[in-house]
Amino acid sequence: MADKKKLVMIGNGMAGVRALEHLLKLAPDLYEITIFGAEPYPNYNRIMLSSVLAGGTELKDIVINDWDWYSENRIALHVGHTVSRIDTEARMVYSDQGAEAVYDTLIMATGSRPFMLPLPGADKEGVIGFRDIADCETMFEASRSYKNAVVIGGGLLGLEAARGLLNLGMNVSVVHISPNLMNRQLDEPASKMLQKELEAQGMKFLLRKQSELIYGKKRVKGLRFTDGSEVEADLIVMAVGIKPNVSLAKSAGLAVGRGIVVNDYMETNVPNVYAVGECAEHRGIAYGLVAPLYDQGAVLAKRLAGVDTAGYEGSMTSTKLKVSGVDVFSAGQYEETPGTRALRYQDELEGVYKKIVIENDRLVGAVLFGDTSDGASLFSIMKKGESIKGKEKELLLGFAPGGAAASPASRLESMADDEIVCGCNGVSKGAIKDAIETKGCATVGEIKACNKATGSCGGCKPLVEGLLSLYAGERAGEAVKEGICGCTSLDRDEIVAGLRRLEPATIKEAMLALDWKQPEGCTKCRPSLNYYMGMLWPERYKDEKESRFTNERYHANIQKDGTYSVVPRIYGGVTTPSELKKIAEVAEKYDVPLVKFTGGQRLDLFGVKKEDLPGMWEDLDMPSGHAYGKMLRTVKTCVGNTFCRFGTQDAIGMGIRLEKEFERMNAPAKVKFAVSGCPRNCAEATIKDYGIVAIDGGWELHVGGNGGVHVRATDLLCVVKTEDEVVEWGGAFLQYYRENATWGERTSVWVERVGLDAIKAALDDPAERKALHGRMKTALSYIKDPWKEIIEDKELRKNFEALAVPAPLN
Ligand SMILES: Cc1cc2nc3c(=O)[nH]c(=O)nc-3n(C[C@H](O)[C@H](O)[C@H](O)COP(=O)(O)OP(=O)(O)OC[C@H]3O[C@@H](n4cnc5c(N)ncnc54)[C@H](O)[C@@H]3O)c2cc1C
Ligand SMILES: NC(=O)c1ccc[n+]([C@@H]2O[C@H](COP(=O)([O-])OP(=O)(O)OC[C@H]3O[C@@H](n4cnc5c(N)ncnc54)[C@H](O)[C@@H]3O)[C@@H](O)[C@H]2O)c1
Ligand code: SF4
Ligand code: FES
Repeated sequence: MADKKKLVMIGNGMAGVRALEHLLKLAPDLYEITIFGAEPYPNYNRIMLSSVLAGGTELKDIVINDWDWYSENRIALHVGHTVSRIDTEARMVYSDQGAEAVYDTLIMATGSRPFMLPLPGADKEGVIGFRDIADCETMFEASRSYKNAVVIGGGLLGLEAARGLLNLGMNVSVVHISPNLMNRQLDEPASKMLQKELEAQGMKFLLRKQSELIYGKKRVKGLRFTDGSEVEADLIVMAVGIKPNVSLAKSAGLAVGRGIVVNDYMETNVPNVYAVGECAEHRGIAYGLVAPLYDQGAVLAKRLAGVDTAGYEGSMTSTKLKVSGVDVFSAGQYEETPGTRALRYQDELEGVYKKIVIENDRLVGAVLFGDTSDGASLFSIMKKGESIKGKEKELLLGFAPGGAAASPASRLESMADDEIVCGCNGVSKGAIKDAIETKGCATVGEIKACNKATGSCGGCKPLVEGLLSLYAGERAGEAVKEGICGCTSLDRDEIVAGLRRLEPATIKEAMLALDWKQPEGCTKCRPSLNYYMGMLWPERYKDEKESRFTNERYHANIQKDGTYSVVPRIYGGVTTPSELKKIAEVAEKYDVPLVKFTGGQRLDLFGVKKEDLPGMWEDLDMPSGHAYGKMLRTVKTCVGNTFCRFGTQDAIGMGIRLEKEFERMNAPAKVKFAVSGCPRNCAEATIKDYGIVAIDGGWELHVGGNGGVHVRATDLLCVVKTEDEVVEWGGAFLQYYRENATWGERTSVWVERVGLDAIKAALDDPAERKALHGRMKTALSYIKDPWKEIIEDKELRKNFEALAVPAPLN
């Protein structure tokens, strides 16, 4: 440990962390690694932000390396820390949060930021770029309160943002400076076809428009153009290109052009300082796509591991538009210039357009619209730079619908092994074939776990699925079926059925019995198995703490600065003066910097050190509020008929009873309840997992609501008369959910998936309902309050002495 070299990386983004992944494979013990990342998250897939915005993916699903990965690789991670100074003489870096680190080797991996047009009014509320999770969250929030969105820039990013905003229900206008959308990737015919398609989807375009100023008071109201016209806007997203983050490098004396200038080994002009990713400028180019950045990372890793390598020589790039529902591909030179010739194919009926550009008998560019299945092959031919003399038409038409090589299977079969299938990750057809035939991969997920193909933009998934069908042989039928993760081809129901049949005692045994491909499992399957086994055998299964996420292991929510937040349970949101005094005293004793009311009517004590947690819980002498786990969180109540003149029932009493009944309940995902004392519904019960609304002479029971990113109103399950029935139906509904939902699936998603009718049918029979509620009671009887357990157990308390590891993204 003592003689390890100190490697510091500034930037926790896609390019830098990919380089470290390579390095850790080549030389796992050579460096003691420290990473500073300005964003408060682990390394995530920025590319997928477009899918998150469009609603196809959850934020938690785009994490590439979760917090456990950093601790498993003994990487010291400072998230939420922006490095503000580098002293290259003393080899020190300093963060804005007061952290510092000494280095032998420094990697600059600071990426880019959006270029913001310096328009008057650009500092108004509601004017943003589209680069990170925070921008996504701003867009989600804006879509809840406002209607009109304007995206400036009709390039890849602008169109992907516009599609997402349309999906969020906003009116979307795209302002573009040129007459043609994606003018840096498409020629005019393709661009016009794209425009027509997106207009049909509801997008409006303002082309040839030069923005002049943004007006409005505090918040943006609209955008004015130099021709005097205007467009109304409650939200403006600027997507007019990116600027590498170089100011830190510049102030440290590194040579900087558009990016940080590097040679073929990613070395800057300062010894032992390297740059990789969008912040780097190599042979005059700063790239803005991951494929070249990953190539750079591979070279850098070899250099740092002391492995012989050829230098990085620059990359040819190709792009695909995502999430728009339109297939668009572009590579290389997309317009003819003197000395080039072009071949075109256009089918307006099918909406297909193809063009290849040829120079000196070599393919130098391609544009595909409507059918991009030949993109990988054409790009591969372009990269090889071989002569295509005599094969030009075959290249264009042979792959066209109805052409000679039109069958997808024969096309895939005829692909050379060294052709790249996954451009983002540089994975060839041969590597995928090898993963299927030699390593036994049978699903897309397994291939991703094996060589990362499909792991970035996902654009190559159809090709990978095609290769699976072609080479998985007897397994072909099940080949395209996705397992719950890359470690298994089994889905949720098959796993639960297998567990019931084989009855393994531990997760390890379960993986062995169910033929897991990766013996250690991953951060998706381990917690799933832990949940399913706990659900099946509450009386004998021993919960495996190491298979839970950090928050659930420490029974508190980790914050971006590494401290924790503590939420004691306050039943039904009702407290007493003495309880409040106690909380205040504890907050003072432990120097809690922030005490906040939560949205669920409780008090949250922020900024608590990990080592203070057990002491604090002891002093509070209150049960855990489970604000951190896949468990029952809060039961929000209105004042009900106790004080409110509209109240028809005792909402507070009902809420407290439910909370006492179901607290500590483990579930596939977090669960929230609310009880309103009349249909005015002040407790917002109709956006909860289990929402109860009092009516004259009874209660309406609502299920499957959600107030988060994907807001969903509840479905009415039934109407009952008594409090006992509210408890029994609730217990039965939740137990049915526990027994049937996939781990990680909220009730809102589950109810939609299985349908309310199926749930009603399962709960309708009184005997079955009682049995379900009975199984719930049995499960609850085995779970203790976790804070109490830790306070009373010296061994468990010891876990709180170690260094804190931050929590996963959720
Ligand atoms: C919405 C969207 C969709 C995209 N889609 C695609 C696509 O489909 N295909 C494709 O190839 N590319 C796509 N890209 C581009 C791709 O995401 C980037 O090329 C890639 O993320 C760049 O990686 P990087 O590591 O260089 O930079 P980043 O991923 O930006 O990482 C840099 C990190 O460094 C941090 N940082 C900066 N300065 C400091 C400092 N001083 N101290 C500490 N931390 C610092 C930043 O906060 C950031 O987290 C897309 C980008 C966006 C925004
Ligand atoms: N699918 C993908 O591969 C994908 C998706 C999103 C982002 N990205 C990458 O992210 C980066 C940023 O994307 P981007 O689209 O912002 O950059 P870009 O440079 O590709 O496109 C910007 C567009 O904005 C237009 N523009 C410039 N000034 C303007 C103005 N004043 N008014 C209106 N339009 C103006 C330009 O003509 C250009 O078409 C790029 O590196 C891109 O490759 C890639
Ligand atoms: S929901 Fe009805 S009972 Fe409850 S506070 Fe509102 S008005 Fe009063
Ligand atoms: S091409 Fe982007 S993940 Fe494969």
